[in-house]
Amino acid sequence: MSVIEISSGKIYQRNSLVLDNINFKLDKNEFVYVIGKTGSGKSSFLKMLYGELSLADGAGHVSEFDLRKLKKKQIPLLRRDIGIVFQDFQLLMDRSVKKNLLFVLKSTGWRKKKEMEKRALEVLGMVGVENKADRMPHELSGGEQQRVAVARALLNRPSLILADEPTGNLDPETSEEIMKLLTAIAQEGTSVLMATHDMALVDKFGGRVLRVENGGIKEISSINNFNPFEAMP
Ligand SMILES: Nc1ncnc2c1ncn2[C@@H]1O[C@H](COP(=O)(O)OP(=O)(O)OP(=O)(O)O)[C@@H](O)[C@H]1O
Repeated sequence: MSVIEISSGKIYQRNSLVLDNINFKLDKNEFVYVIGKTGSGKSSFLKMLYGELSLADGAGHVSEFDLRKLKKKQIPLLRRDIGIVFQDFQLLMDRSVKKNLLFVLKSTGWRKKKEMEKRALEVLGMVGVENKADRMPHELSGGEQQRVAVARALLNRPSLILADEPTGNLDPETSEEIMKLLTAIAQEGTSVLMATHDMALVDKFGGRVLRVENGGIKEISSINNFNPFEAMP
């Protein structure tokens, strides 16, 4: 089964139609960019996929969740199966990196201290910042904070990562590091959908590209000139 499949979907913001006739499919291991001008509806598309906006027509699923039948009480379960990464990292600044991760584990139902600790260090290791576990977020660079945010997204072994402008606050070199990390994650089985303004990154890394414009979503290319095995952190 595909990780995401939407057919003839519509998305509204309040009463206005933002996106119409959405048809999109994402399989395991795929990495897809969502590009488009400011206000075109990229964030609205991602929000629909994590249950913040409804899929107003047609049919669609994310993982095993039917987006047309999604009940409020299922949203936390859907979000456990999706890792979300934002432009501004959104770490809790009043506690250490490890405590940020333990907080998420606790609020998603983990109870055993030793297992929580082990998983927190494991995901930090996956993104190459295990040595920062006891630091406060403000002691980390932007790139390191975004790595922690990616680690947080990976905690519950999601089938999908939704990244909304994850490199928007990073310099070009650090942006590339985060891209390599996300591409490697996709290669290991977690699909990635990434909204971005940064066409230089899209050109450099290649892959499927969806363009949001004129109230619709169109697939514009499928390039693959990037070897993720050279990109492991
Ligand atoms: N909470 C809201 N209430 C009403 N309209 C909204 C709301 N959020 C966004 N919109 C409108 O929906 C449309 C799509 O916005 P969206 O944030 O999805 O665009 P975007 O492509 O992600 O833009 P950006 O690149 O600036 O983040 C815009 O016309 C916007 O004004």
